[in-house]
This record gives sequence, structure tokens and C-alpha cells, in this order.
Amino acid sequence: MSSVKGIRPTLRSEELLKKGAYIAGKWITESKEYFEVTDPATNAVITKLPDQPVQAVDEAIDAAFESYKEFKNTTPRQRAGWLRNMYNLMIENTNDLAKILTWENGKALTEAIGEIKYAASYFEWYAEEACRAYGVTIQPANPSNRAFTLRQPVGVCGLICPWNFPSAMITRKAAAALAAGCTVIVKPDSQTPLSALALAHLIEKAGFPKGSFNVVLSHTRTPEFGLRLCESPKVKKISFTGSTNVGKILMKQSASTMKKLSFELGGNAPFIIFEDADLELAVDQAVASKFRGLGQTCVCANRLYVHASIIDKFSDLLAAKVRKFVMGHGLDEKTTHGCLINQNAIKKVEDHVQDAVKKGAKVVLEGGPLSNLGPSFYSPYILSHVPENAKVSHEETFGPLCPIFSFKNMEEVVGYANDTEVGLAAYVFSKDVNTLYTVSEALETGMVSCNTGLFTDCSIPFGGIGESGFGREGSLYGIEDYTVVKTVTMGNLPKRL
Ligand SMILES: NC(=O)c1ccc[n+]([C@@H]2O[C@H](COP(=O)([O-])OP(=O)(O)OC[C@H]3O[C@@H](n4cnc5c(N)ncnc54)[C@H](O)[C@@H]3O)[C@@H](O)[C@H]2O)c1
Ligand SMILES: O=CCCC(=O)O
Repeated sequence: MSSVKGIRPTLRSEELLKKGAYIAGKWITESKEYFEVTDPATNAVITKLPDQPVQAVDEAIDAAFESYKEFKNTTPRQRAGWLRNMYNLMIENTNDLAKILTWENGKALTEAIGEIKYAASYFEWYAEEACRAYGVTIQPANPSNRAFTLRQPVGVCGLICPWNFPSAMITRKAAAALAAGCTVIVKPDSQTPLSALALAHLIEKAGFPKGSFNVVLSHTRTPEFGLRLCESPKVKKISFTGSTNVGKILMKQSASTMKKLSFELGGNAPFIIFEDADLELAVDQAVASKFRGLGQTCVCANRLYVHASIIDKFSDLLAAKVRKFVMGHGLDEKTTHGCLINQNAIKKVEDHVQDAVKKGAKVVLEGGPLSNLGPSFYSPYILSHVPENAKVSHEETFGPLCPIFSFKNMEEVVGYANDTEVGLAAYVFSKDVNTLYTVSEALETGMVSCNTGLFTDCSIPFGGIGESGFGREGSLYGIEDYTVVKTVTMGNLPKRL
């Protein structure tokens, strides 16, 4: 365990640390009110940023709307150039961007470096996809008509983003939107706005026109900001990553203007390990999936289902690996796992642990608060033989609790896995390709990962089904979500020769 006090990152480019919102290519630092951004590992104040009034959203919408009039007519090649510049700038500044991210979010620096590379990859990917927005040609029933389709940018987009991936959840949306020819307004979480502002600084350097990328800041008026974006007739699309509850609010609010929506919401990922799985591999991958971001990713394993014949061996091997974690300030190079985002996150883990233990779960590894390290440190709990009626089987913990459930056969475990309203990711471990195939087809989730705990990549479609939301980010489909298909019919053409 390492010391947490007095760590402040040294940046090669201090100019990446911004002090204001970014609207129409201007930095807005003046405000009547300010909010503090703190280091979750120590609660020390990093900086103060403007807590903007709702009029700031209107200004950002107007800026994006004005910019869109020209930006939509830029060529895909022009946009690809700016996107490629942005990728290069992010890669050049990886270490600084990662330090800022760790400072405000608490994740270990190695993970933050991974996130920045992942975040940058969306700019590279969409630099390549920008030029590939194809339409189709159609022969309608009327022989003297022909039709063809155009994919056009949907318009101004509101991007509402969470704290758990302060960089990648923005770039996954913004890169696709900008590639399609849309302009954007980003609303980052007030716990992690510095990564968004560092991106805005690089966007400016990359050459994007003023007003094409805007960042608004609010700590106390987030719901009003959301409402303004949803109700504005100038905003044509909302893309949101966050909880299912907030997703439902945004969907209702968007009904008045019939917006196009993409929602990446909560998960409850089952991680299934069959009797014939490579046990060492399954243990390593379970650790990687469950404890990425200390359990604070929407695709983290939430429920581990392990075949009854191997559950005790698996649990012991898993505990041995988790005991080796080095928890500490994310900026300390020895740290493998940082802290949680806030006290509410800790409360949720404790609630799920107590509930499962009260209902009969066995404690394999006792975790709990590490107040000697700082206010938001919590060492992982591993529980086994967790009963199906435990809260954690139906609610996402979003923290370092690893609950292991036992199962006897394929039908039973698929039934448990699908017994949830949310269907984002699922994991299956087996050496039998028939098992992998059959179970993958039966699982009701948007993504299934076989024999690996880490599967996300800019090239694959990311998204869920049911109350995990809709729309796909990344991949060839991600850009489609920022376009509308227009059909053009050419009528009364002369007879074919
Ligand atoms: N599917 C995904 O890709 C994905 C990714 C990350 C997080 N999540 C989910 O997000 C949840 C955890 O993140 P969270 O606690 O930040 O979620 P959250 O829904 O509380 O917040 C997400 C974002 O929405 C903003 N927000 C909150 N209320 C709002 C409102 N009324 N109007 C407009 N914006 C509002 C927040 O400030 C934040 O920026 C988990 O359930 C997790 O699964 C999903
Ligand atoms: O938390 C959600 C995003 C996770 C990922 O993209 O790997």
C-alpha cells in the first residue's frame, strides 16, 4: 500500500489544464458561481471551474447551430484530416492526458494511459470511416423512376457523458459525430470535467472550426442543462452514456422535439465459467473484467456464474490474485488499483455485500474501506455461493464486489443470466466451441465476449438491448447513428434505350 498525500502530477504541457467552459472557440472563465473539482483519492481541490447558468447551454447550442451551417458542407476528406490531427495530438499528449484523468477520476495511471489510447483510437477510426458514408440506388416499381439514398449529418448533437471514462466516452461519440458532419455540445460530469476541457484544447489545435465542438459546465444545474438540450429544436440528437434512470428522463424530455437518440445505459454482466474452461485463463480474465476501473465500468462482470464442480477452487485462485493488488493513489507508479469516485459508490458496494452475506453468501476475501489511504479507497470483497435472491444478482454494483454464484447446467445458467431487464455485455468461458456458440446465441445482451474479459475496441459495435439502451457506438455502425438517410427519387425519366 502506498501513501496518498500530496501527489500533484507534473505535466509537460500545463496548458492542457483548462479553467473554463469552451463555447464558439472561446474559453469562458468568468462566472457568478464556481464549483470545485477534487481528487477523489484525497478530497484535495484540484481547481475551480465556472458553474454556468442555463443560458450557457443556449449559447453553446447557437454556436453549434451556426457552425453546422458550414461544417455540414465540409468534405469528408477535410473532416478526416482534422480527426487524424486529433488522434496524433492525443497520442503525443498521452501521458499528460492520462495524468489529468487519473487526478480527477482516481483510476490507476496505467489504466488511464490505456483509456487515452482507447479514446484516441476513435478519432483514428472515424478519420478512416468519414469517407465511407455510402448510399444505395433503387429501382422503384414505376419503371420511369429511379431512387437513390444519401446519408446526411443529423445536425447539432448534445453529448452527455459520465465520469467513469472521462475521455473515451466523449471521443466515442464526438469522433463519429464530427466525422458525419455534425457539430456537438459536450456536457461532461462535474466530477471529471478536466479531461473534456483538455480534449477541447486539442480540438482547437487540430484545426476544427470554431463552434463545431463545445463544452458546457455545470455542477448544480445538470438536470436543467439536460432539459435545455433535449427541448431545443436546434438540437437534433442526444447521445447519452450513464444510468438507466437518467436515460429514461432524457428520453421523455426528448419526446417534444422527436430527437434521434442513442443511449448506453446500465449493465448487469453475467460472467459464465463452464466446467471445461481453462481455469487459469478464466481467473485472470475475471480479474481483468471485474476490477477494471475497480468495478466502475458498465461492462464489468457483475455476476460470476461458476460451475458447481469448480466454484471453490476458482474462488480460491481468484482471491490469491486479488490479494496481490497494490491499492493507492492512481498517480503513484506502484499502484495497480486506485480509488472509487465518491462516497455513494462505497455505500452501494457495502449495501450489496451486507445484503448478500445476510442471505447466506460465504466470504472468500474480506474487503472494506481503506481510510488510511484516503476517503474513497475500498479493498475488494469476494463472496461465493451467493444466493439468487441477493440484490447483486439484479442490480449493478459498479464497484469492487465480486459475487460468485454456482450453477449446474447450461439451461439453468442461461436462465439466471437472462433474468434481468438490462442486457449490455456477457462473458462465456469454455473450451467447447459448441457451448460458446449455443450460449452466445441464447444470451439476451448486445455484446458477448468468449474466453476473454477485455473485448472493447473502436472496431466493434458497442451497445446494449432492453434497458441497457439502444444505438451502437464505434465500428462501422457508430457513424450511422449520426446520420439520417435521405431518399431522392428521379421521376418521369425517358424510356430506357
Ligand atoms: N453503457 C455504457 O456505455 C455506460 C458507460 C458508462 C457508465 N454507464 C452507466 O452509468 C452509470 C454510472 O454513471 P453515473 O453515475 O455517472 O450515471 P448518471 O446517469 O448519474 O450520470 C451520467 C451523466 O449524466 C449526467 N446527468 C445526471 N442527471 C442528469 C439529468 N437529469 N439530465 C442530464 N444529465 C444528467 C451526469 O452529470 C453525468 O454527466 C452506471 O449505471 C453505468 O452502467 C454506462
Ligand atoms: O463503461 C463503459 C465503457 C467501457 C468500454 O468501452 O470498454
